Amino acid sequence: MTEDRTTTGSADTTPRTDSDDVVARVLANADSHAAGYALFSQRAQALLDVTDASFVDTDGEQFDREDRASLRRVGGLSTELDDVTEVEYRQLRLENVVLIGVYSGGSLDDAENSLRELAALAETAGAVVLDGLLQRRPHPDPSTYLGRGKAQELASIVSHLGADTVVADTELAPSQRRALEDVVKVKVIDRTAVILDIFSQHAKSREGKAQVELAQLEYLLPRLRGWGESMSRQAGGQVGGAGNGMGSRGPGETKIELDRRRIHTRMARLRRQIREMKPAREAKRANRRRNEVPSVAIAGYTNAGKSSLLNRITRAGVLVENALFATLDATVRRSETADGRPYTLVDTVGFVRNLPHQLVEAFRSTLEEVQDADVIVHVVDASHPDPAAQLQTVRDVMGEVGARDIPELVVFNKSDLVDDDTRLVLRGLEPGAVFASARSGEGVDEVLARVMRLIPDRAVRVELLVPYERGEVIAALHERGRVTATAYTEEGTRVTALIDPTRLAPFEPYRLEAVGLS
Ligand SMILES: Nc1nc2c(ncn2[C@@H]2O[C@H](COP(=O)(O)OP(=O)(O)OP(=O)(O)O)[C@@H](O)[C@H]2O)c(=O)[nH]1
Ligand SMILES: [Mg+2]
Repeated sequence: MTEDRTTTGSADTTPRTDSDDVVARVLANADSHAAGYALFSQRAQALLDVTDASFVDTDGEQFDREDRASLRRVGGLSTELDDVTEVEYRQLRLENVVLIGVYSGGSLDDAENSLRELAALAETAGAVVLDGLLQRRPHPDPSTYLGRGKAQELASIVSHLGADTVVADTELAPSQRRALEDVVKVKVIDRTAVILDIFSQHAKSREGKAQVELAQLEYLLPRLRGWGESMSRQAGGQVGGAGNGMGSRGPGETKIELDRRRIHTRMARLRRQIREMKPAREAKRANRRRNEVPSVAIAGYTNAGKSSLLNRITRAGVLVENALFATLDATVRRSETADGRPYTLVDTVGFVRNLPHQLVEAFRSTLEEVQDADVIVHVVDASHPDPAAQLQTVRDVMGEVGARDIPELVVFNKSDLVDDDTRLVLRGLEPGAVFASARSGEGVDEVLARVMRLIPDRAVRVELLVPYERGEVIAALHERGRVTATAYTEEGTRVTALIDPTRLAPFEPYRLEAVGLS
């Protein structure tokens, strides 16, 4: 596969570069591997580094306050920051993280679920979650996100656990991030940065990579202000002052302006590339439509088990990972219904709540597969604490991309993990749903049967006259269509059959004229 990427001198994947130029590194990395920077070191490595077995099985339960003590762990490598103003995109080994969130009245459950999801996201990105803290307050503190006192408390927890990163459950203002870093003395990032990082690690197609890099740059752009301020302070320059050369390019130009221009240039190029990729993708889709092979899209919340279910169905060996966003680009497989009609199965990117707005476009480009589908298999993790919210999140987005009217089959996956009471609740939530388990195989046959019924039957009725010496044609017809009547005449066998138009070609020579295609 040829990729028209410009490889730069620093196009290797070593996590540290000599350059302190953040923007250069982001742009260089974007050219070298998946896309953009990586906040976390490799996932596998992160998991191997876990020495205490109790951390391997992080399932969110560790957030219960009373359990917090049992999670204490002496981390080896607390990263001391000497310059906290410039850490956002420095590639640190971010393996030990503490999560923080703020919730207002009455929504503790929701806040906890959100923090669990953030934990899963952080792990997907390659981090080990050491602790999670929630503070109840009407609004995040405008200056330090958590209130001053809690921020101090956080600082001592961070140093006690040896954490090297704090992840906030909402998007932080650049100034909040800096202020909080000043208090806790380690790197602070937000949910958006984590999701961007995962997307960049997983994007596979050229378009996916380009979309993700564009999103990263969009995220980075307003956050340059921080560096810009310190830069201009360093340079002694004052905006609007009589100092060194407002409006003069070159020596008087602040670094921030230069960075901004480079980012804008890069973004323009990416947008152009994405525009150019669109026709190819549309041609591919049009082709599928022309072939009239119905398509079934497997959609649903991230980690619901979409890829696992697809594997069960096709044994296709699609990447399955216990990580959010294991699948970032649509994967298409061919399959066939029990009555012999071909269709395509499309695996899709998982949905997630509070998707960073920069990523909505990247995400939607993968959802085009869903918009084209004839049937949507909506997979829900039956063992998730809040399946109703998952259902809603997915349906909201489906509605936005115009997929609301496509026939939908809800599948409660991971049924091997739920008890009868939960089943009752879920059944009440979604009476038409199928319970299935990609792991045990329960319900998979029913999913297939229901899908078959939902796939539009495009078969046409044909009548053939086949000479007796061409018995193999009759045999092929039985295999590829449904034979509804057979009669033996002097000229040969007369057969009536229902068959998908895409499979008709070999039989054309035997077709009787004037057979109505109803
Ligand atoms: N117990 C159980 N685990 C399952 C089942 N199906 C999937 N899993 C597990 O759930 C995790 C996620 O499965 P995936 O198939 O990658 O989920 P996905 O929906 O494709 O996730 P993304 O592509 O990341 O959005 C994996 O660890 C699977 O082994 C199931 O039926 N039962
Ligand atoms: Mg998947």
